[in-house]
Amino acid sequence: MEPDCRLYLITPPVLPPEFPDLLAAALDAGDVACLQLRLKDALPDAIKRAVDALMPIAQARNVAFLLNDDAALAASLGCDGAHLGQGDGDHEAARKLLDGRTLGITCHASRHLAMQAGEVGADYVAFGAFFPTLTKETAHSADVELLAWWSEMFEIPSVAIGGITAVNCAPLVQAGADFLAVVGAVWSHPDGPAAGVRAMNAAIAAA
Ligand SMILES: Cc1ncc(COP(=O)(O)OP(=O)(O)O)c(N)n1
Ligand SMILES: Cc1nc(C(=O)O)sc1CCOP(=O)(O)O
Ligand SMILES: [Mg+2]
Repeated sequence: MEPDCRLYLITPPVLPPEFPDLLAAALDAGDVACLQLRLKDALPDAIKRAVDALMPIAQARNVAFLLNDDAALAASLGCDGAHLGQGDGDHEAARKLLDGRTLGITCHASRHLAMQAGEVGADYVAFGAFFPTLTKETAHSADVELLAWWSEMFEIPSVAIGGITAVNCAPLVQAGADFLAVVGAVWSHPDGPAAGVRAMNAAIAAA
């Protein structure tokens, strides 16, 4: 049986040459619901090469493969979906482009943005940042009450993001987050990404 809350993995900002092997080991280490390819500032050609290399690794393990920022590219490359921020184009147009695929939308710490995302037909809403993060400069700070309110009021799954680790994630799980999205907790784990996935899975299960 799948747990109520699952791990949502996002790629590190820069992919080392051995990344396909690291990814396979991480995904083989435990439960990962989806992988988001997040290569900020990479050109479409480089993104296409990364999709070609990494999507089969994820999909062979039943892990959904989402592309960050670009719904049209996600659809044209055959990705399982896309994650869009508030500045990543027209969400209604993206919903049409991603017909039958997953659309996730960043809602920061805003109930209003989340309800708008729901009206557009988002498959999940993402809230953050819950904790300080070294991965990205963040301008918004979310709290567990927001997650609890959302899960009480709406059926659309929520994703929590921002500085989440095995040590601090329990309140987010208890508040009803459906997914925990992480970069550093897995890719910067001192014992390697596979240990990072195991630690996150164990922390979610124990919450
Ligand atoms: C699951 C998830 N949640 C939030 C984000 C952030 O998206 P965005 O606000 O568009 O910022 P960038 O990721 O584009 O820097 C995300 N990528 N994934
Ligand atoms: C990509 C991203 N978006 C955020 C937001 O708050 O919207 S925080 C973030 C970085 C997440 O990386 P880590 O798990 O290493 O903190
Ligand atoms: Mg974005």
